[in-house]
Amino acid sequence: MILASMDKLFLKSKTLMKRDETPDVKPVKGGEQIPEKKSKKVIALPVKIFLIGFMGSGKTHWGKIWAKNESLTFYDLDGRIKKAFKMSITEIFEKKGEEKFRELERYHLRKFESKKNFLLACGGGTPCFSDNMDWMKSQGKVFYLKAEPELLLQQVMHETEKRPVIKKVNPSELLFFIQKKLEEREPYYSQADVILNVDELNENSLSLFLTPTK
Ligand SMILES: Nc1ncnc2c1ncn2[C@@H]1O[C@H](COP(=O)(O)OP(=O)(O)O)[C@@H](O)[C@H]1O
Ligand SMILES: O=C(O)C1=C[C@@H](OP(=O)(O)O)[C@@H](O)[C@H](O)C1
Ligand SMILES: [Mg+2]
Repeated sequence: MILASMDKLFLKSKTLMKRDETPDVKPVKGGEQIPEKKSKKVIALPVKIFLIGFMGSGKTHWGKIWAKNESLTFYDLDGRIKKAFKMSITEIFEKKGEEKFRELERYHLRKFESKKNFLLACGGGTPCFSDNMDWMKSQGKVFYLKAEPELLLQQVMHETEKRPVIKKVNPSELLFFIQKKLEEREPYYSQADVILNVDELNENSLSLFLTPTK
């Protein structure tokens, strides 16, 4: 499997994918249309997929599903940091500070240079610090899961304990906080190679961008 004629595809994909819309580069081999129903895909070229987006956009949720579907190895950057540092993300923030967390995040992200054929669910802040975004784009393809603040609120409101950036925000001000933070981060997120609207995702959303080689 290779990323389907990436140059052309990613030019188009800067805009949001609409429901039922498929990329204008369809899976082709030697100019022939490949049947939609494929047998197990074989990865022929190194593929590095990075999922970015605001907290609660579903990077971890969809990342696991898509990696399984595409036979890619799934990683979660927060998970790697937790495991290596033997502390929860909240504990790292509280005991060592955000600056230390961003240092760890940058360090563990760079460890993916030597890996291939993976899908990495990043943290919400990953592309917004250091030169992480440029680095990810130099390594592979970056997919932004774009969501409205109202949906993000719904998906994080019961999980603020494990998200130190919003943990201490008064629930009545959380929507406003998300709106402002999202606005700040959008210039980074929007540099992604592909922007996907989370309202329109399903288990095949990533697969549309991949094509079998044989
Ligand atoms: N499409 C979805 N359907 C059901 N639950 C979802 C969906 N997307 C996200 N969630 C839930 O919303 C919460 C936040 O999603 P998560 O994947 O952890 O976001 P992120 O990793 O981007 O911060 C989790 O409880 C997750 O299970
Ligand atoms: O947005 C952020 O700055 C953060 C998002 C979190 O990841 P999720 O986006 O998976 O919640 C985690 O990396 C950390 O709490 C900081
Ligand atoms: Mg996550």
